[in-house]
Formats: sequence, structure tokens, C-alpha cells
Amino acid sequence: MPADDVMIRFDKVVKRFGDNVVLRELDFQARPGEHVTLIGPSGSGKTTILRLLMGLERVNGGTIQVGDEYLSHMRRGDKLVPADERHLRKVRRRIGMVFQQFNLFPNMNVLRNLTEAPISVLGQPREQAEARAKELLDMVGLAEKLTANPAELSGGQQQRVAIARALAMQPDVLLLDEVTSALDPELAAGVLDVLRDIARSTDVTLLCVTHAMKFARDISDRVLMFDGGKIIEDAPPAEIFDSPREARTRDFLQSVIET
Ligand SMILES: Nc1ncnc2c1ncn2[C@@H]1O[C@H](COP(=O)(O)OP(=O)(O)OP(=O)(O)O)[C@@H](O)[C@H]1O
Repeated sequence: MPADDVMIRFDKVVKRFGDNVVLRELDFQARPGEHVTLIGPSGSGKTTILRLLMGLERVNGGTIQVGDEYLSHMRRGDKLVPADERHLRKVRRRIGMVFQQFNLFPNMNVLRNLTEAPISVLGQPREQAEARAKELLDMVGLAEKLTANPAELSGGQQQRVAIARALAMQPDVLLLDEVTSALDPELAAGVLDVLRDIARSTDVTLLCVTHAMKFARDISDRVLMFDGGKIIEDAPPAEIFDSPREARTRDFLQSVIET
């Protein structure tokens, strides 16, 4: 851990797609174990931030650090140079992600979905990986679905397996991108309850993009409001939701339906 105890650090990050400048010298940090939610209008760059952290996009300027390591760059002598694939893969291992679409391995049962990467990537012994997988399935309320195939599960159950699968890799950071937007409201509620438990009971750093504002209020330590490629407001949820300082935050909040 770096001396100043930061888990995620964006330093003057620029991201462009052609002429479209999505992030403009973006600075932000999250402390270890902090739960940070990103809100803002469609197209403001929230998903791009998560994709940069997953190494699925590269920065056009600035640097990204995860814990004590650069993600966007690597050290060569006393210089920083853009990260190569191998370096990206190494740092990215500290980060888990759950997407809107659950993307479970369709040909593997639930247990194998959870143990595959811990065994093949982390080199965990099978018994250890299976014991942890069972604990995690218990945590997400699916202990009895160990041998089920993904196709036999509801969307909400699949998403709970996807969350358990991400945690099985023992990430320092868990990224959540609109994890309930493909689900019916009652299934979404079950997934959000599981995430509330995880937020309370683990020390993983959470970075969450959601339009579920009530959920954001419940789990977040901080909410960041994005607009125009910048953070325009950064405050605890009670402040953002009850007394936003910025007119653009107020307008945005009025435009979303509370869920
Ligand atoms: N691969 C890409 N190629 C070109 N443009 C892209 C690409 N990915 C994202 N963009 C553009 O970047 C901008 C930010 O997109 P992003 O998905 O990060 O926004 P968002 O805030 O997550 O929006 P939403 O709430 O709708 O998911 C948009 O203008 C989008 O069109």
C-alpha cells in the first residue's frame, strides 16, 4: 500500500475517442475499503473509467494507479512508459468487475464458474478454491445451486453468481457497472441486497456505476457526480442527494427515477 493509503488514483487522466474528449484531466482517488459511486448523465464517461481500470481502454494522457502500482504505465529505469499487456494483466488481477450482462461460463456449473480462475490464474489448490467458492455462494444466498448450470438460474441468481465469481479472485477493488439494469425490479432488489451485505462485510474497495439512487445512498461513502468529462461534485451521499450544491447535479437527480 502506498504511504498515503490510496487504492485508486487517477491523475490528470485524459481519454479521447477521436475528437470526442470523454475525460478531461480527471483527478480522483479512492481509499482502501472505500465505497465510491459514480453518477451522471448518459455519455459522461462513467463506464469509460471502469474500462480504463480493467485495461480495456488506454489513457491518452495522465496516469492511473492501483494500490502501489501504476496500471496505465510501468517503470523503466527512472522513466514511466505506457504499460504493456503483461504489466496490465498483472495489475488488473487486483481488480474484479461485474457487468450488466452476467457473462457466466455457460458450459460450467456454478461451482466451476467460481473455481476456474482461482485455480488456473492464482494457482490455488482445488480444495481451497472449492471451500472458498462454497463460502461465497453462501454469502450470495445460493449455497444450494452449486451443481446447477447457469441456464437453470434466473437473471438475478446469475448475477449473484457473477458477483461471487469476481470475489473468488480476492480482488482489492470491485467494479460494478449497472449490475441490475438488465433485471426485473424484484430480481434487482435481491442483487442489491447481496451487494449491501458485501459492502458491509468485506474490506474490498467498491467503485460503482449505477442509476439506482437509493442503492447508491445506502452503500456509498462518497458519490461523485460527473459531467462534461469532469467531477463536478464529490460528497457523502446524504449531501449529494439531499442538498446538492451544483445546479447540474440537481437537474440530473430530478431526471432519474428513485429505485
Ligand atoms: N469504444 C468507443 N469508441 C468510441 N466512442 C466511445 C467508445 N466508448 C465510449 N465512447 C463514447 O464515450 C462517451 C462516454 O461513454 P461512457 O459509456 O463512458 O458513458 P457513461 O457515462 O457510462 O454513459 P451511460 O450512463 O449511458 O452508460 C460517449 O460519448 C460514448 O459515445
